[in-house]
Amino acid sequence: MKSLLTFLRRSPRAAAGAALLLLMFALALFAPLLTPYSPTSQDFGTWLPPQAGHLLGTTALGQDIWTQLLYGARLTLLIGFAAGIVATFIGTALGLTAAYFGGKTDEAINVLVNVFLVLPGLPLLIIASAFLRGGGVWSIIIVIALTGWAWGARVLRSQALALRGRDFVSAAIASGERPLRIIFAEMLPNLAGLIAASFFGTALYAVLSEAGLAYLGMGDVSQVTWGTMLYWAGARGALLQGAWWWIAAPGLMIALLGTAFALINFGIDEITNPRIVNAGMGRRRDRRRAGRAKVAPALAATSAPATAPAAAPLLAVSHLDAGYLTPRTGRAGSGRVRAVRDVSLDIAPGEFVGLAGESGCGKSTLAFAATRLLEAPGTVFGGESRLSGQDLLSLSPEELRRVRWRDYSVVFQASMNILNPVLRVREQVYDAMQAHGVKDPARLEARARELFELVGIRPDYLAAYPHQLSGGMKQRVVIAIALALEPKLVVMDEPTTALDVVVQRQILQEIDAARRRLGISVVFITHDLSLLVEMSDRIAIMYAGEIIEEAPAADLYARPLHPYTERLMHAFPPLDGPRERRGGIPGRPPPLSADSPGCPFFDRCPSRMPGRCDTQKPASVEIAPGHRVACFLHSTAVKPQEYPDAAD
Ligand SMILES: Nc1ncnc2c1ncn2[C@@H]1O[C@H](COP(=O)(O)OP(=O)(O)OP(=O)(O)O)[C@@H](O)[C@H]1O
Repeated sequence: MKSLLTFLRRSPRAAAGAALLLLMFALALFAPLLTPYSPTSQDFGTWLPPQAGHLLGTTALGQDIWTQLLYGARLTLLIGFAAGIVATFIGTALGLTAAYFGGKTDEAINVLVNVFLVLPGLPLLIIASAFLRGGGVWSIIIVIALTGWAWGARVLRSQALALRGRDFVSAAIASGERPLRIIFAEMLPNLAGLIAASFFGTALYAVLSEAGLAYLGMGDVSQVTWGTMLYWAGARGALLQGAWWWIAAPGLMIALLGTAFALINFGIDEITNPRIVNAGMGRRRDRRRAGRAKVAPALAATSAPATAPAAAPLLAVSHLDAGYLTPRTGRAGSGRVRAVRDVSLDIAPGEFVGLAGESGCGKSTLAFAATRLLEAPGTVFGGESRLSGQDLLSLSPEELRRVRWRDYSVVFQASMNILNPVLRVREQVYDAMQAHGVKDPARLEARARELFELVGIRPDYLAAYPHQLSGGMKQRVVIAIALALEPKLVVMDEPTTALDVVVQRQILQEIDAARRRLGISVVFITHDLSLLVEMSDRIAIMYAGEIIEEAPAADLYARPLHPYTERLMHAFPPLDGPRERRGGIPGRPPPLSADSPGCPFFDRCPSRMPGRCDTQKPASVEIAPGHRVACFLHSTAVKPQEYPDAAD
């Protein structure tokens, strides 16, 4: 209520519309105080012009027009609001259902909407009201609502379709929220402006339709509404008699009601736009940001493993094959992009594992496939991904909903977009917990505050909207949400790439601190190998869809074995020592839509052995404890050919 008043203060047009509407409600409500007469009493002189005692004159039957106007407001407003509510409810429910479920549901609803849109409104109204004649005011309300919902459904559907594709809705689905909750708690608040506009539009349509029907004699003319007042004025030839006041009074009231609805509609954009609230918070945020930049800490010196790899892995990815099904592109195209090729990787409880490699080598596809988040055209071609022994790839959607967020969570590139722009951050932190059964408000609040402290945000920012936070803060909020249920594993795919280096390092240190405190495992994906060397217990290097080297971080840094790792390491500045010029890696990775019989790095390798490296694939072999590499420079082991059916 308080915020509604604040919004109205900020939108003069909405305020004017609301004032006009309130005035009409007051006239309707206090009618007995504003007139001593009854709207149906015929005790006065006929055709009296406005005068003392009869402010707006009298009708041909000797009724007081001012009294009829006051009492008529009651039914007119009831019809407008009730029909508006019913039609908006039908339109919103159908529009959102069509957009959320898509497919056949969408098609069926769309056909229904189109049928109602092409049917001419007035004849439909007349026919429907003829059928329901004698049913009183409620039959008029139902007729108007049933003929007026389709426009709202069409507009809401198209807007909801756009929302359906937004990251925060995908994230809500991935986090296991139920469809009804996603529709009502995530999507609906974003459509509030549109729904309100649709409501006021339909309410106006209802008032005008009622007036039109009544004027044509199709309404319940025994009742007093502004519409039936027009009907009687027309039927008794008020204009011919020069009794303009009889027509003008209800006509003007209908016009004023329309103006009120239109003004409110104009103001709704301002009312529902969260950017106008709490501008002060943004300023506080800027000051805090500036302060933080000044105290940017030095590089984290603590990269000692938190936990030694245990015997039973928490996550065991084995022989995972995944990629994308694309349209066949002639002779060269196989129709399959094999972005992840026979990848096996174990993550121990509490371990921080870094995954590095050039852009396009399949890191994200591996993260999505292993966590069962790969969406079409992405497909898992084969293999397993077991979390605590349970194969994520064979879980039913319901089983998956239960484990996601509780057993593992995921933070992806630019995942700050998963924050719903019109919900306060607090509600969004609560959401993941509520979807998994935490209901106690005190517990939710205590946990949300604790999480904010954990990721380095002042808990009072829980009351902020996403746009009031900087990019770094939003990313911290997403990380806090990912940690909310203390999952055993958090997969982070370049969660800090969009941020400046100072904020990146701060966030990473906080992730690491949270991991140590909570004992969770982290898989961290980035291009930045130097960052990984600092933070990780173990690092896996990916190239052309394969893990070509894997080792404890310090070992990999001190003794990279694969020529690609060596080059990749050389592409980043060293952690200490004099400044020197760094070179890139000449050449490009091979296309992932084709399979080569040899080492994928052959074309770019400075140490290649033609006749061997290009005809056979090196197998991944453990050269030192925990240090595996797939390169003929270190082992002669050959990997068996694994894609004999590349053409399907
Ligand atoms: N929707 C898609 N359809 C076809 N190919 C795709 C699709 N998405 C990704 N790919 C291909 O899959 C390969 C691996 O992409 P992926 O995003 O997993 O790599 P990445 O190492 O995570 O890259 P980056 O670091 O840039 O995010 C790339 O060659 C890419 O072209």
